[in-house]
Amino acid sequence: MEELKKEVWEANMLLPKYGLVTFTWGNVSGIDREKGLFVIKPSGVDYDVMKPEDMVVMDMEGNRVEGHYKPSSDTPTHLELYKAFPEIGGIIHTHSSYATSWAQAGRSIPCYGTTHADYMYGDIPCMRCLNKEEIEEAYEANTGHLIVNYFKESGRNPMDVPACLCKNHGPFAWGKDPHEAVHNAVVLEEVAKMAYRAEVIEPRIQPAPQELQDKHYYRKHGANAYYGQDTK
Ligand SMILES: O=C(CO)[C@@H](O)[C@H](O)COP(=O)(O)O
Repeated sequence: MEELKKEVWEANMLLPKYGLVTFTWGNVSGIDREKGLFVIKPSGVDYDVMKPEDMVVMDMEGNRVEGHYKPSSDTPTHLELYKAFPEIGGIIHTHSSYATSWAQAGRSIPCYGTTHADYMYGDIPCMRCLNKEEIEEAYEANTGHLIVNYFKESGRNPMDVPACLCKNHGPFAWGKDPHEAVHNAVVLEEVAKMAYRAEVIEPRIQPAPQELQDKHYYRKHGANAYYGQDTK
């Protein structure tokens, strides 16, 4: 697990490097599916002093099996996504300002151009805010359930749109490994910024033509992309 701890630590170090977080916000994890264990950032530890050996090792029941710090507060959300989607190898949560602004507004990010289409097929969905019971019962786990249920009910492939927004909270992104998850979080923030500015420039803006979205996504990802019925 030392190798995975180092990989997850390196991925977490990219959050401040790419300006995706301030202070101790956000977190990245990575999973070893053969061992049935995943590694996540420790809760509340400053990135400036964080070391690979500070990473926390968790099992698939949510128990800490190794580590001298508490695991990230968002660990239950990561766990639900790992359990539901076996193709996911790394997950990131940030408070990057443009994506978080769309999340706070409760809006999905439409695909307005090829930069978006190259990475995310269709709109980047925003999950509803959890209700009082869900918040009080288990906010982070229920956030994970909400994301999982969205993809299962919509039929959208989470690897075709490897990110989502959680209303009144912020973005989650994922990938085949922790570094790809970080890459997708950086793309998400850039796409969120471009989309906001495009709407300011032209409030009547419409999503990019479907054939342009298809061309760009298929060119990059092949024909496994599925475009769910829920997207306009
Ligand atoms: O979303 C939140 C808090 O709103 C968390 O992601 C914090 O931003 C980071 O918490 P830890 O990973 O340090 O527990």
